[in-house]
Amino acid sequence: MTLGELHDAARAALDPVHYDYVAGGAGEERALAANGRAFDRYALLPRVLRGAARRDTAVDLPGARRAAPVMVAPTAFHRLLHPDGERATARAAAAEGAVLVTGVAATTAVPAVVAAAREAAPDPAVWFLLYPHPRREVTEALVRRAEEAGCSALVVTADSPRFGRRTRDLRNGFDDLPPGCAAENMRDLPGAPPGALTDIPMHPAASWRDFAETVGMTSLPVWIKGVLHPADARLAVEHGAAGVIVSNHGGRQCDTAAASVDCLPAVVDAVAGAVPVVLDGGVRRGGDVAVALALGAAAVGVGRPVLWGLAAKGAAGVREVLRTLLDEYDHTLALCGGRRNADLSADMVVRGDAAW
Ligand SMILES: Cc1cc2nc3c(=O)[nH]c(=O)nc-3n(C[C@H](O)[C@H](O)[C@H](O)COP(=O)(O)O)c2cc1C
Ligand SMILES: O=C(O)C(=O)c1ccccc1
Repeated sequence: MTLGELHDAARAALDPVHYDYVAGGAGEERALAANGRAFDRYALLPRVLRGAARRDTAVDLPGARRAAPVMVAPTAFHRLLHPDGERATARAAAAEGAVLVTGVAATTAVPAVVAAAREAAPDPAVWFLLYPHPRREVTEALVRRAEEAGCSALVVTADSPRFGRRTRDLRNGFDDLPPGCAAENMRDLPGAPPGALTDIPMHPAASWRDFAETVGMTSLPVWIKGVLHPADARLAVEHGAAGVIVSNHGGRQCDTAAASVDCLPAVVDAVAGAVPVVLDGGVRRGGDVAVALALGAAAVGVGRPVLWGLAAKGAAGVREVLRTLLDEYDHTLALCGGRRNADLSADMVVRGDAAW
């Protein structure tokens, strides 16, 4: 199935309220729409007569060796979408060599997620996402849970001092998770028991000091997610980030935020090679992966397409999504005369009006 067909199958399979939770964004869904439109405005200038019969598209990142250039972005509540939940996503990602970012909003505890990934590959990369928490001891407990489970990196989401205003969820009155579906990694920690959308506490006063404190708690690499401004990318490097994820959270936080791919070149310039940069938001085809890598991303993350694959067909659907994007990307790289990702460069990308 194409990604579009998997999306249709997921829509048909899901409770419309849960479909809206995944599909929707904040406010008028401007930032969500901007992500897709932005990719529609970029086009490639392929280089000719310089290709190779075989291409190597693997990437080395802090927390992942020889990974696929497409990773599974952190998304909440996989058991809302399929009974196999995060175990299915983990098996599929590991089988495709893709990093899986699990975390505080997972409906499967992190040891079981890592175990599922290890069923599919000997040395899978599972990263753990957390939000800055108002209580240091909760952050510390989450960091230990991730370390003990065998995660190879942490990701701190920095774009959510408050939960976004999700218009569809407010209209649908979607707040409580169904029975059997809870934020398992938050169990037995101080605060509300897990079970509702908003049970993952956000920290409106979180600062760079808090970020640096988390970096100091662990020897794992710590990525920062949700950076759009180049000045913040520089601050992230100064405060010990191992990598920067350029993201507007799939249009689910600040609805007037710019499209993430439009922010990528300035962030790449700002970090000046000090740490790798990953892009997420609106990646829907192999050509989008190629544009992001040409503009300086080391890899991309995908959110919703993975969830559509999961809802439609469980682990097999997630594999199909990742395989499709990776095959399309490899094909595009071949057509651009590339043998490795670094053969794509910013001079091979043009941006115009939506005329392509
Ligand atoms: C249903 C859903 C849940 C998400 N949950 C989280 C989360 O808990 N933490 C986080 O940092 N990002 C979360 N995201 C954002 C994704 O990590 C990613 O930034 C975004 O989905 C990328 O855009 P895309 O869906 O267009 O690929 C979520 C996205 C979706 C669609
Ligand atoms: O839905 C989201 O985008 C999200 O980031 C989130 C955060 C915490 C709990 C659930 C979802």
